[in-house]
Amino acid sequence: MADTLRYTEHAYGTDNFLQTLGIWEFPDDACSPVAATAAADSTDEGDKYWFIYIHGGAWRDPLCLTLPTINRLLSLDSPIPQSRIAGFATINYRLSSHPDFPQDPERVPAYDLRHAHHPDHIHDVRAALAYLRRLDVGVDSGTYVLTGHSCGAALAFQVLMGNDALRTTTTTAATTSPSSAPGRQQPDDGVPLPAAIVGVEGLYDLDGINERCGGALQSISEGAYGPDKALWRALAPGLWRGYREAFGDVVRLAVVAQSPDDELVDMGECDTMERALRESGVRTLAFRDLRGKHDEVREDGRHIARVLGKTLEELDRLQK
Ligand SMILES: N[C@@H](CC(=O)c1ccccc1NC=O)C(=O)O
Repeated sequence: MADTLRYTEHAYGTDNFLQTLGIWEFPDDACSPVAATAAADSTDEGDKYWFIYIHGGAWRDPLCLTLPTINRLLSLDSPIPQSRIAGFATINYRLSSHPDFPQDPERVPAYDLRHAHHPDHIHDVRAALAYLRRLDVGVDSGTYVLTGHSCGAALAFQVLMGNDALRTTTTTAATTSPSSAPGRQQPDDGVPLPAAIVGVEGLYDLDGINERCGGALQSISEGAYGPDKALWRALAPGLWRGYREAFGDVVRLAVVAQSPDDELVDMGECDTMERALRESGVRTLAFRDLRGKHDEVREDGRHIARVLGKTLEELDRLQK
């Protein structure tokens, strides 16, 4: 499974221990069992894609890293032939503080602290994607599928939002980041855009879900974005409508997937995001038939693997 691939870990930043990413590549060695299976599969035609994952955990949970989906995609009954997989990468990013894992900022060095605030999380995701491109392993615009779980799904769609997701206030124009050229939606930071983007159990409108859930997401949202609800809304991928322009000629498909059994994120989030995508006029798939609770979906991985299989099928259909 994943341990049959060549795994390397990379620091894409130097400010914090969480600015790392992991890469799983297929070994070149033709004698290895994985390489042999990939060769046997090579009659399956079509482009290879990288599968890049952004974990969830409410921007703060240090225990939400995951492997199960990778193992599902490498298993014999995988919905995706190995010949279509270029590799896998997972992105870590600076986390906000968590009440269950307190740290004393007086005593813990900044490098080891989890005390990030927006825009640190999305900044790190962008830095990681730009780093992956520079590594020259084949991650480039249109060569990968970007998947996120929970707040990772929000971060994935925020990559498409470009400068609008980097803003820290609602009082200034969105395109004020130093690296942005006037009028450009994407900052000039070398971030490759995905061929498809897949949000699983995503948090797409914090104000909306927080209202529906009687304030249950108040402290999580404030921990990540601060107290200004106007800013929560400005950063919400589910309230944005610029996906058509953001897709350009590169991004071809957006997918949202949700389990009705999720006890933390309701179906309303999936509805909100699907509406944003459809009203923006981009090709959209929605799956509301995942099974399992919020964390079970990622711990099991089978439904995420299935949705990724459907994503690839749709990409293939669009290419014909
Ligand atoms: N285990 C998390 C909770 C969590 O991840 C979460 C809770 C409600 C809605 C979404 C969540 N995760 C999204 O990334 C925590 O307590 O920080």
